[in-house]
Amino acid sequence: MSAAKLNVINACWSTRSGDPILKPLSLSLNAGRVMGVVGANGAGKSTFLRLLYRYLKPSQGSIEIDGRDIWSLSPRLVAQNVAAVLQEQPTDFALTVREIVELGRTPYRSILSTKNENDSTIVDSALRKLELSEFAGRRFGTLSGGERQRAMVARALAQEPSLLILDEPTNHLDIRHQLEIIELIRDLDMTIVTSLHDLNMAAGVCDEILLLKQGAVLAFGPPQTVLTNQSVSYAFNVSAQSEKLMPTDRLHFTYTLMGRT
Ligand SMILES: Nc1ncnc2c1ncn2[C@@H]1O[C@H](COP(=O)(O)OP(=O)(O)OP(=O)(O)O)[C@@H](O)[C@H]1O
Repeated sequence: MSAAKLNVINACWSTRSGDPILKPLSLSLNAGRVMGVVGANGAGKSTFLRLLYRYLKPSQGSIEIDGRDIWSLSPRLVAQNVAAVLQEQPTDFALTVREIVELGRTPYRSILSTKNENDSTIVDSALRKLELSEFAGRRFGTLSGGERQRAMVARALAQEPSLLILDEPTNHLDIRHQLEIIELIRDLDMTIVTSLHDLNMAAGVCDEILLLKQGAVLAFGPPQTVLTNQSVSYAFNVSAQSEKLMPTDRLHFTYTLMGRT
């Protein structure tokens, strides 16, 4: 497993009826970097992520992983390189947590082969990282929302991708598990693209931020450059105030509705 370089080249997406949902967008993310995608509801975050994990094909432009257009690769090769943890959970409620995590190994198996020792080691390690070992035998449907979320992250890790896409990964998680997921994200040897609603968390965990508004890029770059009072106020239609927290100099935003104090 190694991290991949991501190139988005003039990619855009429109509905069949021609509504432009995501306007042409270009960016480069170096291997191993963590990019946060932020913006108000409906700004185009999920649409952008869907282009990256090849659920949607760009109407124009392309997405490259290590210089290869993802639409030129076989689905199996894409699945060996890109894993996504989405907000919609699968409906395989009858599977055990271990079976769910084992699904992450599917792209590495041929039709006739069964799981091997290496698969088991990787699955065990993913379960341990997400503190799910004791849940391994439990049916997925009996888990809490946060436990399910962690199981889906474990499945993505078992897939050993070079690009990991996370849609609101801390949704459903309590404070400690939020911190654990964030720490895990920072430690993984993968390139990571994650949508986040919490700008303070995004500023703390991400190397780069993509700020979207109405399907267009407002800014892309390091958090300190992208997340200004002005850009955040404009993107979210609020009055945003930031301060730098000591001793780390981390950005911390507070918000009020426009015209109110
Ligand atoms: N297939 C589609 N057909 C029509 N409109 C769509 C389609 N997919 C997305 N949209 C619209 O495009 C806009 C962007 O949607 P998207 O889900 O990417 O936003 P988002 O930033 O992820 O929002 P949220 O924060 O609410 O999850 C929304 O207005 C949505 O209704």
